[in-house]
Amino acid sequence: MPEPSPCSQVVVRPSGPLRGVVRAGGAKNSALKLMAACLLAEGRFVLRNVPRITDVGLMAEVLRAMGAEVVRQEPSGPDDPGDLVVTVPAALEPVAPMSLVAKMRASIVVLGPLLARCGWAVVGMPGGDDFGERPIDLHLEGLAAMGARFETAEGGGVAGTVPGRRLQGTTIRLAYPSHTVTDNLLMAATLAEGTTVIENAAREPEVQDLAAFLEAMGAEVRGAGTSRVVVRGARALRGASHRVVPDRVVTATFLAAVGMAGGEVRVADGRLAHMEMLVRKLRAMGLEVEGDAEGIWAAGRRRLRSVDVSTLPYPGVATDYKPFIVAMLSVAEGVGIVTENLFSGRFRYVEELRRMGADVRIEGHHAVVRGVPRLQGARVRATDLRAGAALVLAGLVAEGQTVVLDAQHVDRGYDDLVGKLRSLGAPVWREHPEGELAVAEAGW
Ligand SMILES: CC(=O)N[C@H]1[C@@H](OP(=O)(O)OP(=O)(O)OC[C@H]2O[C@@H](n3ccc(=O)[nH]c3=O)[C@H](O)[C@@H]2O)O[C@H](CO)[C@@H](O)[C@@H]1O
Ligand SMILES: C=C(OP(=O)(O)O)C(=O)O
Repeated sequence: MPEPSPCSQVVVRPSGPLRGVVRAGGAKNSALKLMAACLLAEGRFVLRNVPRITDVGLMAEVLRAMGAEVVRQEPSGPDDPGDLVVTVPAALEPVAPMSLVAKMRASIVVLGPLLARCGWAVVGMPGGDDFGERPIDLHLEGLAAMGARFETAEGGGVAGTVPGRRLQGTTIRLAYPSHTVTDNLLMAATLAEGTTVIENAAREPEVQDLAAFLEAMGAEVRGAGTSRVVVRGARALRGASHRVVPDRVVTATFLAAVGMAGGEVRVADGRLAHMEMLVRKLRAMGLEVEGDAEGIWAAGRRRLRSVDVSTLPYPGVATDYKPFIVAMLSVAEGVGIVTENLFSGRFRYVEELRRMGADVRIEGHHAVVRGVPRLQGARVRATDLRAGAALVLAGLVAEGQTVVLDAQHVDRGYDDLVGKLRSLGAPVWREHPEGELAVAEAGW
């Protein structure tokens, strides 16, 4: 797999109103878990609508390192990224290489499936976006309650074993409804002996998507999408096919873009039911948003009004939307307060927005944003995935030229963000000063 260019950048000029139809594509935060779920069974898996993003490329490498084959099929048309076909052998090497795992938070979700299938596993400490401490204690506690034992692995990370080889179903009450902890335990429970009950489970749509895939593999899961998930363990599962749920964070990115630049845009695969709290806030800001069975339509006809927003676990306003919310508020009328309740350090991009003339003050886990009529173009740095996307949006409403450096972060979670924004009329393009291609553009 080619490495993404370390110094790729996005150049943005002031945009007129955006117009057109765009697709969000499949959700990163589901696709990565579905890929990990393939490890639960020997067989052939076909995953549709898997976005071409670097995290998918990394997860493919993780699976390959364990002995699986991962192949991207030719796309059948412009809206099809090409099926991802994963072939998992009878015998796996349940060791996730530290070098790969360190690059991606979601890699921790291989731990549950590996322990359940192989009875042991070694997984490095997961990396991901740098916005504060992201411990894995709840993953380990939950799997330990099912019988796994852990010690520190050579070179860091965790080595887990299951005495007696098979995890045991039990009732686990999560101290916090963590998304990936719920994913990990849900997957582990499908092969455990007896019934597992996960209380205070995460309710994200991607958890439901994972449960649907596991059911297609032969698992018995009830209550996914509620706070109480019940799984009856099976002796073995089988290969299956599944279409990944559309990405609500990518959808939100386009809604924020139309909120800031104005215009009228349809996100053809957007699901309003998956982002109701955010849409309520967007409407309160003055954006017109309507959803139907096929997608989400939004129109921005006037300058946005400020609102206060707090991030919360689903169905609350997701922390992943927050950089777009801060970017919108930075050009809205009035003062808005954004409170971060999940990741205390998720404000690093604010410094970059300030370089563009945004008036944002951080007080503890609150950002106080006083809207200005227009930002100023500047050279800014993407500190993480959503921060990078938010800076691109800010560039649409900035005087002069904005250059977003370290744009490779954006490729972790966006399949051609720049091309999609350009298709809506935004003057935005990608530059690779060293002439290298980013992985997303190279076909992942
Ligand atoms: C790959 C993936 O799906 N990533 C998403 C997932 O991350 P992720 O699942 O890592 O986020 P969590 O829901 O686990 O984290 C939420 C909170 O729980 C804490 N915590 C988590 C695990 C643990 O073992 N101990 C612990 O204390 C975290 O530090 C944080 O304060 O949900 C986040 C919150 O919606 C999103 O921002 C990420 O995009
Ligand atoms: C924070 C995110 O991802 P991850 O958990 O993979 O770091 C995100 O998708 O915004």
